[in-house]
Amino acid sequence: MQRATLNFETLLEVTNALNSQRDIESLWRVIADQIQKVIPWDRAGITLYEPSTDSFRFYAVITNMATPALAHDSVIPREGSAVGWVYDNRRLHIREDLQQEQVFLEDGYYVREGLGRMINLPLLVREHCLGTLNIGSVQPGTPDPDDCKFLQQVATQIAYAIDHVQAYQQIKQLSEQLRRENEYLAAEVKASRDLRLVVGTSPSFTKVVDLVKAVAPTDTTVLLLGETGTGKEVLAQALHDLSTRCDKPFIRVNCAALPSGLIESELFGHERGAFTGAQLRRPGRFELAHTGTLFLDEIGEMPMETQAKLLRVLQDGMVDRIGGTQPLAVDVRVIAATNADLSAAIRQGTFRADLYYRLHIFPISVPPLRERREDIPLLAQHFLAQIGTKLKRPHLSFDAQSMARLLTYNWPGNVRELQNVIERAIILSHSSRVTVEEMLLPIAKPPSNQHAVTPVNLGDLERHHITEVLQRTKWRIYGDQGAAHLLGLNPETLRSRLRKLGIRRPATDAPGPHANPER
Ligand SMILES: Nc1ncnc2c1ncn2[C@@H]1O[C@H](COP(=O)(O)OP(=O)(O)OP(=O)(O)O)[C@@H](O)[C@H]1O
Repeated sequence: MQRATLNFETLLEVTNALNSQRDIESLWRVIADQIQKVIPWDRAGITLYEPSTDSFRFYAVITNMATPALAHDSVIPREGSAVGWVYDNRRLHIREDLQQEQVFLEDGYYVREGLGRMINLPLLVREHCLGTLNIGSVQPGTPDPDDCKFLQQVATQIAYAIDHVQAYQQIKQLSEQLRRENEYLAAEVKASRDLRLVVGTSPSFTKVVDLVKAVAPTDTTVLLLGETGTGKEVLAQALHDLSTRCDKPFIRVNCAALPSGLIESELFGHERGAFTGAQLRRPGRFELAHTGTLFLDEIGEMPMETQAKLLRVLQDGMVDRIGGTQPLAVDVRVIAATNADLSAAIRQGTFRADLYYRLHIFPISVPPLRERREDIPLLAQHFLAQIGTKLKRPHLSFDAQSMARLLTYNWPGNVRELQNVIERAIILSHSSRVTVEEMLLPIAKPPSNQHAVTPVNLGDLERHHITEVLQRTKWRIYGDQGAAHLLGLNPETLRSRLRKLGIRRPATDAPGPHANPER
């Protein structure tokens, strides 16, 4: 067969093989055998350039040599290597007699393998070099220029096939990543849609809102401190909504809800193959929050090792994916929250002092509900309307005793507990008048001295207390079992107080056996 015909036919075989659906690595034996027909080799391989490490990975290697030095998955830097030279110059390079002269990093290995000649060709796709095709033989000497042309054509076919595989893998990976990001964001939007309203007009809560408004437009890290359920997350969301990042993602991480083995990959992401089960590259929440805000809830629960990594991100804005080689720059505003005493955690050695000072730039303390009782009526009305809408029970209202009950309860679970109590009360009330029964406040106690009451005003407190006592006596005022006696008041004084405070027995309060109205 004529040489030109052989070259042409072989090239066709190679192209056909590459057009099959399989990956190049598994086809490499077929392709290398075809090349052998034109230009005999003792070592045939492909290297691919990896920009993140500026090096080449030996991707497919077949060698007849007894002691192969550079095998599959070996890595060689661009600087100083022959493959690096080919990559930089975008043209082929031939070493005709390796035993005589060793110029590049690989040459020493090849000589040890026993090779005499090496031809390296660039894998070019539209001027972009993906790596190299490497054909070595024991026999030294100048190759036929036609064979070199043939090899260059084979290299081009291989380059396009690799390019297609890489593009396909990238699209698959990107669409998977987008799907995950979408899922996550959709869930977050759904969860936060109802959190946008911040309710409260008490002086202590107004101070908090003022601080939020002041710090929101800056990029300053904010630390929200306060008991559980006081509204730290609502305020974090408001901070984001009031910031210049408002149309960018608000990503939330609950450090207490994630198992310690998972938290780092959740925060910083991981590369494919970084650990068992990491089949795909996955972005961390820092990456998802890029240009937006990351809310680190329950920061006090973060494991110490993760704290060290978080500190690095806060210090230089660089994230290290697990298994990654190149740090990624991220632009993220951090808001952290905790109900723990971080100073005590530092003393106990469970929280890093340096991280504490990084986070403690702009602390905001959210007061517990028992210290801002003035907000209870507003919050209660807000939840009544909100939950009523959710449960398809519009136009609800509280009866008088219910609000009084809500005002004096101690609210260990704060706003969240108030919300839950109201939801239960709505479910249990069968009319539009909602009654908050005593039993819905299971550990209701009058506020202890330790948590001093900040009443709405004295009148409200008095009204509430008198109403409570009247309910207990079934609205009886006179006698040993009457409200006046229990309150230590003259019955007439009590009657005039009732008029002054506008206290009337509600119509729904059915008279009991002793219920001679007010007697
Ligand atoms: N000022 C507020 N206005 C309206 N709703 C509020 C307010 N404060 C709290 N809530 C509601 O109370 C519930 C608890 O609030 P949130 O989750 O923000 O508290 P938290 O302090 O972050 O709690 P934790 O410390 O347990 O994470 C939420 O459903 C929230 O919508």
